[in-house]
Amino acid sequence: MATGGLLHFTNPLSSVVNPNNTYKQQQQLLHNHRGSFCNKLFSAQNRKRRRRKASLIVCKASGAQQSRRGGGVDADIDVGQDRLSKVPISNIRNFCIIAHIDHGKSTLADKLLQATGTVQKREMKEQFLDNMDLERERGITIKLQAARMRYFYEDKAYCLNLIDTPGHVDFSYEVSHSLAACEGALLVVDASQGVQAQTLANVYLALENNLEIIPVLNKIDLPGAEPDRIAREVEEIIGLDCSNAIRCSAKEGIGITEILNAIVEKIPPPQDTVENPLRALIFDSYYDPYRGVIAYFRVIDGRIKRGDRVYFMASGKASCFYTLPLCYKFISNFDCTKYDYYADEIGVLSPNQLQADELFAGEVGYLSASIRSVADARVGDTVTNYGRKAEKSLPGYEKATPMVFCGLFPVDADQFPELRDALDKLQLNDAALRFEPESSSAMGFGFRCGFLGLLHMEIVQERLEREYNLNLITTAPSVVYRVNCVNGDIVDCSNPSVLPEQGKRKSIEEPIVKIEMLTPKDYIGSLMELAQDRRGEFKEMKYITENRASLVYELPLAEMVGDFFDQLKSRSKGYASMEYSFIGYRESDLIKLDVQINGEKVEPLATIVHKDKAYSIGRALTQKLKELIPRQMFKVPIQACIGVKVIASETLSAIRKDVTAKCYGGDITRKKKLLKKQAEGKKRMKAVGKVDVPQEAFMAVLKLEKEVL
Ligand SMILES: Nc1nc2c(ncn2[C@@H]2O[C@H](COP(=O)(O)OP(=O)(O)OP(=O)(O)O)[C@@H](O)[C@H]2O)c(=O)[nH]1
Repeated sequence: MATGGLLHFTNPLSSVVNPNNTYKQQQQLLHNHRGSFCNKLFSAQNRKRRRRKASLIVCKASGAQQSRRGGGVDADIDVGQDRLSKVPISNIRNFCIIAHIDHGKSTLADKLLQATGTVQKREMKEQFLDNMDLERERGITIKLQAARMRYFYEDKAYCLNLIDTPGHVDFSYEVSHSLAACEGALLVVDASQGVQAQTLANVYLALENNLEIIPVLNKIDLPGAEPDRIAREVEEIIGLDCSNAIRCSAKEGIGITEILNAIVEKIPPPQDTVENPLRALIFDSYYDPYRGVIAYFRVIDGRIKRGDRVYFMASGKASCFYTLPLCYKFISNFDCTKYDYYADEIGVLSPNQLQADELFAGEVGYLSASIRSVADARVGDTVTNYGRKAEKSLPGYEKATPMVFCGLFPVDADQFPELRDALDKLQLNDAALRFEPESSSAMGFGFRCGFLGLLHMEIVQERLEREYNLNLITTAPSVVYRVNCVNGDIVDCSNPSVLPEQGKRKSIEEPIVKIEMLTPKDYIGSLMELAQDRRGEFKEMKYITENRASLVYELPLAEMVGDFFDQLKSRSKGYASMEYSFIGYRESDLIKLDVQINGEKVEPLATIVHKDKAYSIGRALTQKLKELIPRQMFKVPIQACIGVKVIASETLSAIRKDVTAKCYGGDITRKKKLLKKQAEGKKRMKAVGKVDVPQEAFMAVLKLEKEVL
């Protein structure tokens, strides 16, 4: 275009500078052409300026977003995009890595990124895809992560979309999300540990999703590695052909090329449905304070272009902030379902976000559409084109059911709105999190939150504190009890403090889980003892190999919340693993145990316990609280009660703590400093009447298990 414009513009000029013209003729010609000459010069300059400005905006936008995601890809973005978008659908492979916790998924993902040159050596760090501080500190994957890689196989370029998944049982819903976006899975098994509970659970999930499974035996560099035996074990237990299982060491970089080749050879390419109406499955999303909701999706059918008008089928919602005046939103009875979003930005994850103009069926990418309401773009939703809607949405995901509930209260009551906002945003990134407002006289306003397990609960609390700068008090976790009332009502109760009174309830049912423990035969005895102590009902025991057994028990979920997992690990020296699933409710002899501090009932400390254990738990709880609550300037009785009957009691003796006592005279700033230090120490406490109760006291009931049993 630019060249065309210039040619047009040089023709008249060449006639002006014709050497055969006299000076006067040239002046006249110049004068005649000045108008058009200047206009053309001006418009050409303008065009150039506009182009420069536009490319500057694109660079700025991509630069900003890369720095936010911690990336460093620069000028070759467009070149890279061009190359990638030219890959035919038959050369695309979508796969995820599944394994038991710590079998080496993230380490393998790192090596794949490195081997394909997706991440340069200087940018490489351990657990590259785990970009949350929390994931790095704990060495676990919490969120699934996606990355697009380019790989040359037999002189052809392939586009490999990798999704790394978490291994812990609490985050298995993340695994199910990734599986639906893939055609294949790398099943990583530690060659020294063999098949574990989550290996089995994840394989079943992958088979349900009809994925091609490639077995990979990792950690062959370890002295205790027995890849041949483990290959036989995988064949026996899972029934997967392991004759060609890849032996690898993600740490040492052995077997990485074989894995990449196997991905290309064995995993089928996505189906070519580019001509169908757009259907893209959202498998993850998060809230960006600058750009609104960012959704990660896999295009199942059709294509999506930047600027397309898109429609979220499940939310049945869309909005056009650009084309309709904002005031429309506030007109009563306005039909929100007419709204739609514009895809301002689409792109691929490489693993940083890289803008693209168009994505086709089979590709994995992200979408930003200035979506402000987190409820409008939920994980599991289907994105379609507003102008050419798909008839049916994709199956989506089963809703995750929270198993464990606890109260989250801001230490500073003013932070309540911030906490609500933070939970809202976090829920977008964490589909299993549930919350509803709760208030109590001791704690003020807060939220009752539901989690999939204790690790999930800990992670959410830490993320709220770190990412949203909140200071929180967490109450002891509880499960959801089902209370059959005398008047025939059935009440679901996740908060012991609101359990209907003794006279009003007929019976209490508690959730039961079926738990399967895989253990070397040496630890069968101690694990059976553990399950029996926790009111477990023995169901089945079978040897899955010569040395390993599977133990199946049915046990109350409440007994598993707490240190069951830690006990399982310590009693089996870390060799046993477990997997559980909810099977239903069962009536049980349960009562509510209240705690009184200084004569005042502390609702958040109330728990529901089995009648047989009430006395021992009451005694241990009061002793624990005595250790945890700092001494006050007066005597503090701590009592455990059933109804009005006190079953255990301890007394905290008085102390007069004058931190400035040692300061005789001297500078006032010194005294102030001491008082300030003391005040800081009190921050994490909640005043119950006159007594300050520290955070640890609310979790005391969790720490009792060993002493009570
Ligand atoms: N010796 C040896 N260690 C390995 C190998 N691969 C991984 N590891 C180590 O195993 C530990 C766990 O590795 P990760 O990659 O974090 O495991 P993961 O499966 O991603 O863990 P989660 O995401 O928490 O489920 C780390 O300490 C790794 O350094 C290997 O091939 N050889």
